[in-house]
Amino acid sequence: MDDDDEVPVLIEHNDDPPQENESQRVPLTIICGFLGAGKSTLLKRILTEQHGFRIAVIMNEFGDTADIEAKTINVASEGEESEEFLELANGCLCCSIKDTGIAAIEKLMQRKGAFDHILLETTGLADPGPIASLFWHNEEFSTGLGRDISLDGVICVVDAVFGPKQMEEDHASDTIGESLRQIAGADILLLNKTDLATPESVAATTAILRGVNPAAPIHPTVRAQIDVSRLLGVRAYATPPEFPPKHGHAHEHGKEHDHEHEHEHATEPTHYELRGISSLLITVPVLSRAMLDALDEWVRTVLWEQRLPGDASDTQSLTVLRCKGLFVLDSGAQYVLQGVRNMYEIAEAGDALGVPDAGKLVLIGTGLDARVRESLEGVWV
Ligand SMILES: Nc1nc2c(ncn2[C@@H]2O[C@H](COP(=O)(O)OP(=O)(O)OP(=O)(O)O)[C@@H](O)[C@H]2O)c(=O)[nH]1
Repeated sequence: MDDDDEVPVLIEHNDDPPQENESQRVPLTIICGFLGAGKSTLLKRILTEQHGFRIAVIMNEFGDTADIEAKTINVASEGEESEEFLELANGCLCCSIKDTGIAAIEKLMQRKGAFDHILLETTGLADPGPIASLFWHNEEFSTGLGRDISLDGVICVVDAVFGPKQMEEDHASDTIGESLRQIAGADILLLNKTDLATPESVAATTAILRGVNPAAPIHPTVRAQIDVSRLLGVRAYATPPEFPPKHGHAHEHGKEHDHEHEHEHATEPTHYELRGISSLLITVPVLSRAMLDALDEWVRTVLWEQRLPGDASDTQSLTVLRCKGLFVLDSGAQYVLQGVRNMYEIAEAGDALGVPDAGKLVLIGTGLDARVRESLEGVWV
């Protein structure tokens, strides 16, 4: 697969408030994660606990492990077709699929009204980027699934014990490994199995995750125990991103501790590079309308042409997998940037979040070095 060959999709600026049908769309959350990190454990929780949400859970690539998973989750009975939907006691729906998931989602949508949220599990080593961009503003789907579904967010479950090693092994390849792509493409990171790792190692892994993806909150968990409302309904592609994100703290003895107010500003890196993947976190001053337009052009050139504006020679290794930003204009208006691969949009924020005195921009991809920062800062100096 070569995403670089994809034809960029133009997204018109939309300064209008969300359309009526936007709120009628069913939110979809993609869940990905490292092998054995605890995705099934999380799904089992969601399918069995009383949380008050009516969630349709679609398990991808159920085939090989159908029996084991079915027993674990205790939802599929003898002779159940793999594409049947099962209604569970807690109000959730469960569905398993073997293929890409689109057919199952179409089938699921025939039951629209029976659920409020869709959770789509991807295989252990799947890169969430392509599927996320499929559900995010895809023109082809505007008359199909895209009309009924909106992307709520991407959750990545990371193994606190083997995660660092899995990321290390990605080092072997020249390109970015799948585990780092998953972290890069996530809107929420669950650092699971923290009971099996030392506090020092949890802190070290957290620092790596924060470096690779400075925009995603990180929730340490034991057996994927977390309040479902932290994971669903986050509207990661529709609301202004929070900088720094609100991180959670580990759960102890089954109790939930809420210390989300404890941001760790001091340790927030502004540039990070790990085995081919890099991130930039940039403070953006209050902008004039002309500067915002120039910033838009800068983002377009980088995302679509993979080069810095004014630098025709630069073709090597500049890619953006994910970007998020919040910009403040001198008029007081706030604009939100959201981007997945070469798709992006800059739209006026529906509900301004307080009055931030500056904006922020996070870029995650490859080749994001000091030159990129300098070029970007040139937009507003
Ligand atoms: N000690 C401990 N074990 C856990 C935790 N979370 C999951 N496990 C166990 O780890 C094993 C793997 O968990 P799964 O939920 O199956 O992981 P997965 O990500 O679905 O695995 P794959 O689908 O194979 O990639 C299971 O035996 C779980 O019971 C945790 O926080 N602590």
